[in-house]
Amino acid sequence: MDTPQQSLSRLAGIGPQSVARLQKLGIHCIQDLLFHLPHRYEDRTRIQPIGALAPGMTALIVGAVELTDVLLRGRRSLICRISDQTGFITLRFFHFSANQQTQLKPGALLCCFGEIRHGYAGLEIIHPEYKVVHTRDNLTEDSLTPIYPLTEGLRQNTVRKAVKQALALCLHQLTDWLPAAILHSHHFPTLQQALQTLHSPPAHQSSHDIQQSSALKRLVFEEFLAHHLRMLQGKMSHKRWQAPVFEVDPAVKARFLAGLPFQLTGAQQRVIGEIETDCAQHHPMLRLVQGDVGSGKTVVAACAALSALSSGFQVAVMAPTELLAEQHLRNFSAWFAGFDCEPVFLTGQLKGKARQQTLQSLADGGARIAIGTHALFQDSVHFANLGLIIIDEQHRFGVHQRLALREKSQAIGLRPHQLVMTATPIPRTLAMLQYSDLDISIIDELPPGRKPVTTSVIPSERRDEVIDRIHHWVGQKRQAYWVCTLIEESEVLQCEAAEKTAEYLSDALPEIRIALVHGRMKSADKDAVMQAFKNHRYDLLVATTVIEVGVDVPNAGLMIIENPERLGLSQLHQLRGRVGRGDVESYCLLLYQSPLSAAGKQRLGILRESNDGFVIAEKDLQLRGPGEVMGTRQTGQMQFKIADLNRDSELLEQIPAAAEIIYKQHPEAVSALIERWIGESGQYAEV
Ligand SMILES: Nc1ncnc2c1ncn2[C@@H]1O[C@H](COP(=O)(O)OP(=O)(O)OP(=O)(O)O)[C@@H](O)[C@H]1O
Repeated sequence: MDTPQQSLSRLAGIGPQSVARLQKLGIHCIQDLLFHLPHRYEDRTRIQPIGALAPGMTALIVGAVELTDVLLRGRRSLICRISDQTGFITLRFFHFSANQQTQLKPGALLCCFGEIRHGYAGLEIIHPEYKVVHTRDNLTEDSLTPIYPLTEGLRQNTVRKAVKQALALCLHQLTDWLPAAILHSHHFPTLQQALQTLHSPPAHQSSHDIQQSSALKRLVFEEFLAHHLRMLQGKMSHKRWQAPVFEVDPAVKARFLAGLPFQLTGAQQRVIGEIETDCAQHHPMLRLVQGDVGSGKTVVAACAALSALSSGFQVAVMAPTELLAEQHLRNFSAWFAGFDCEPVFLTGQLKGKARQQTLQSLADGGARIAIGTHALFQDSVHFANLGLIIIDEQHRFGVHQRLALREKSQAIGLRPHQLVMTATPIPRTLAMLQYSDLDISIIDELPPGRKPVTTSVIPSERRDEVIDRIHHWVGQKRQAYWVCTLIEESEVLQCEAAEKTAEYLSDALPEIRIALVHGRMKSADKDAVMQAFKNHRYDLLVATTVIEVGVDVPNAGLMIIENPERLGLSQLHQLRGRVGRGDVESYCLLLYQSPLSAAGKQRLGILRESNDGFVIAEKDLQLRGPGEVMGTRQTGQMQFKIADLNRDSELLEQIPAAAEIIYKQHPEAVSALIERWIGESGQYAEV
């Protein structure tokens, strides 16, 4: 009996060459072919009257040749005018043979298919598909003609014929893993109906209708579901590991909190509670803390670290940049000063003996807290008893880096708890797809006394006014940032731009102490400049986007961002989050390059209107679409076979509930769906 898993060579017309070409498209068996959906359709189900044609239409027409001629003026071409009772149209061929010229003789009846466009003398079709016919009968198809994605050497007709056979042989054998209740509540067709419809849609439907059809939505739903289930499966398998159990000593915690220069907000306390509850279990925590810029994530991380430390385990804190790692080092060193656990610092810059000593102290357990960059997960780093991993700014690390660090506590046979912190609020719908392997906590409250940053959108012609404003501001003993952005990812160009701007500003503001920081400076120099700025030895810091994260100078309350139109809204919000960290008024001036498009104005307007990162992220999502927003994240980028985030994101809302039903009531469907849509190994390593 034929099965969906059977080789493609079973199909008539599919020889070894076609098999190899189909494999390039990821099609290895008959089932794969059934899930290889057309990316568009052509309507050859009816013959259009020539008089009803309009530019942009793709149409099947039948007409008699009136005249054929070779034009020598302009680009040499063969033209052929055909007509029916309703009108005429020109067919134009730039490549043609003598044979073609004779074939298209006046009086011949042609059946043509192609895209209609405006030509020199009315409507025309360039290089139509055509054949000479004798009658107008039997020229149409019963259903829309599918156009499949191809690879070099593979022909539409080969795929069409193969799919037709596959449908006949194996469609009825595919298992529909969506339970009837889900099909019913979403008004979805069965898997068989959906695939049949998409491979040969009924006549009189447009490609647009099919994009919106319940047949396609059903399959997209299934694909989203498979990805969600894959992440849930990862989470469940992670939870099966044993983890160290933390016990928080109330006296130690009270002493720690008393040493802080502020009181925790309600949201901070709640999130710390959630973390402590997780870490008191025998199974590893996997939690994402989302907090808006300046919401105080660092101290939440420090409290988590305290639970690990007071339970006798080591902590690793990993940041995406040295600047941010250094800032964490300063904070942790200050907060843990009386706790006998001086953090060690590990970045790629640390070399030689100092590095050896650091590695040794982590391996023998002498060092209790390690703070650093991705250097922390290099093979040479071993921990004596790592109990907690804190990763800041999740989206900059790949999932794999996250996993590598986790392996580092194999020595004690336990899996460490993981806390991931991000300042980039992720819209709920996207979080569902991207982070369903993590539990999520949200710090939705800013420390008291924070005033919203007043944001203005200013054209660069008014640069002089902005410079006056800096002059006045610095006169009040306050500090400011000037951020240079460039669209190119090139750090060299960014640094050059920042250097030029710093020179220009030094000329314009000779009385002001200006410092420069950019990504190509040595880390020690960068650190020295930042530290000096923090100590108010400079008034104005000219910087590239390196200051996006990690900079915390409450006295700096004015930020100018040059060419803000080149950055995403979330990135701008991050940058702006460097000001407004104290309790005095602060300002952000978005100095754009004119002319700015209406869409650009609208985007920057959102920042002027809102200071809430979650609102901004949602608006960004609405404006740019989920495809773009997800595309900019480096982690968990998913390759969908048929889903299109921009078209289908409204389905995402319903995925978690469906996933839960399947997980609980139809566990056998979980792996089957994952295998069908993601492949056996899945896209993600085991989480
Ligand atoms: N409860 C609080 N009350 C007052 N100040 C606080 C509180 N919590 C944190 N802070 C201070 O707020 C500032 C911002 O905190 P932190 O740097 O942890 O923010 P963050 O959430 O990491 O923000 P970002 O992502 O923008 O770096 C710091 O100066 C910190 O000391």
